[in-house]
Amino acid sequence: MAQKICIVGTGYVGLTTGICLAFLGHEVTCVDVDQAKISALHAGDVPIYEPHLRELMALAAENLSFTTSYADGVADADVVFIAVNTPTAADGSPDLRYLRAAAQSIGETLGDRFTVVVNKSTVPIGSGNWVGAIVRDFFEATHPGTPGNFQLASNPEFLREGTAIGDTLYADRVVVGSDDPRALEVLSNVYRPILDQTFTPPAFLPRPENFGVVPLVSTDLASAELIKYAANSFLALKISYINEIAQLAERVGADIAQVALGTGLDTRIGRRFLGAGIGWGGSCFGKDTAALITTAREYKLDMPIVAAARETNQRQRELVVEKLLEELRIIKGCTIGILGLAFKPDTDDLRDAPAIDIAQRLISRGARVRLHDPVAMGRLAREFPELADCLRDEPAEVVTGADAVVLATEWAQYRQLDWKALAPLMRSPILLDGRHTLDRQRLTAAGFRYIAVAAWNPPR
Ligand SMILES: NC(=O)C1=CN([C@@H]2O[C@H](COP(=O)(O)OP(=O)(O)OC[C@H]3O[C@@H](n4cnc5c(N)ncnc54)[C@H](O)[C@@H]3O)[C@@H](O)[C@H]2O)C=CC1
Ligand SMILES: O=C(O)[C@H]1O[C@H](OP(=O)(O)OP(=O)(O)OC[C@H]2O[C@@H](n3ccc(=O)[nH]c3=O)[C@H](O)[C@@H]2O)[C@H](O)[C@@H](O)[C@@H]1O
Repeated sequence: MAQKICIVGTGYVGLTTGICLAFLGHEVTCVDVDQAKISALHAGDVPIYEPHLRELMALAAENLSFTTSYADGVADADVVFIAVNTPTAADGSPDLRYLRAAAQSIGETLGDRFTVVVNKSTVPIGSGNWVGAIVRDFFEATHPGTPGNFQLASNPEFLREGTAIGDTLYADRVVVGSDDPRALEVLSNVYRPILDQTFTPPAFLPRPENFGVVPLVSTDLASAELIKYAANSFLALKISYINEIAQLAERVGADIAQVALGTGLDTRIGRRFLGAGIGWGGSCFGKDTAALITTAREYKLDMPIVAAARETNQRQRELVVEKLLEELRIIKGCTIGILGLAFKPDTDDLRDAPAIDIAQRLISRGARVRLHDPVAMGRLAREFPELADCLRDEPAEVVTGADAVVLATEWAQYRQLDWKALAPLMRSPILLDGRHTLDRQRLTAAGFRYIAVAAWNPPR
């Protein structure tokens, strides 16, 4: 049954969720404090780069509205999802100021019908109760004498940027947590079309073959909150583990791609997230592993495995500099190109992108750096103005006259480049593949000295 839904925060998670739920037939109002974003959405523009989101928004248009007014979205909603950003504060703990502000505004604008207020943002364990208390305080302050008619729930999000719609419509699972059975019932109804796969898939994103129903994990508030951190930290440590093995593979002359394949085909281990290279970036793995460690510390617990995964990830970035030093001897004065800036392909997100970190490390050593990305360059110029002069419109401009090129993000378009034509343009044709994504033989035949991070590299 269609429900009235309000989404607070229209970023990667809020916008994708809002559009998908509207596509499934719910009546969705998206609220954001950023007037520019709301104006863009009114004009039919999607303010982030996410494949197919604009097309799905057009399909869902009659069920979707966008506003900066909480009253318009919250007052008669059955469900209010909070999807605001929860970045890391200086001490490693999550910065909850946006969450607090959202909870206050929801409390002030809730109506009298039963509403489930849902944390979709990744929030520290215990935040559900904290948000509930804020909503209640502000509801009571603005509605004296009226008892609040709402319940709190947690509904952690597992989508990945770049594949956000598929991850939502064809999810591995849906997790909902609440200490109130009625709230759990409402949420399971919201997700019913996904759980039972009763919707007609959009033409541009067919249902994967043999895709069955989606399991629902219905649990208490604290368990749902911990599931999110446990999942992200496990994925992060899986990547760090293969990167650690890759270091050993390099020393013993083993091929890490084969090692990952032979290991991952064991279904208990699984092949995914065993891609060795310069390590993870993005807004969540770093933030969520830090938050897990901080929360555990509050309970006098150490998380040595998670802490080690973070250290390994930092080391992978420094390895790029070490590899270039091995090749070039002196980096100062060299020109180094970086292809790929977003933290992964198919997104324009630059949060904790390894490429930016690597560019800054190289610049601090005196290198001249040139940068290219298929979609994230406008964003880089806005968010890192100090690097704007390094941007080049075409990969060929990055490569021309360079002493080395680093492939930092495995965009498909880089695999399709005419590398044979690019090699002669370089001062020295060294290509450092940070993602193990190009074919060594093809690149060598094209005239490159092809090296990879943490992989066996032939001696010079
Ligand atoms: N980006 C991702 O792939 C995933 C993110 N998450 C979690 O979801 C949450 C949101 O992440 P993103 O969507 O990436 O963030 P984002 O930064 O892309 O979007 C957050 C949005 O919230 C808005 N906002 C901030 N304060 C507000 C307020 N008081 N009222 C209304 N709107 C407000 C901002 O203007 C922005 O549009 C975070 O907790 C994140 O950890 C979870 C899974 C995946
Ligand atoms: O909480 C979140 O924000 C999300 O974080 C990740 O999603 P995302 O960060 O969008 O992207 P991933 O595909 O997980 O990639 C993260 C980073 O790990 C790197 N990675 C990934 C896989 C791999 O094998 N090796 C590897 O280095 C990617 O290049 C990227 O920098 C999780 O995969 C999502 O389930 C989760 O919802």
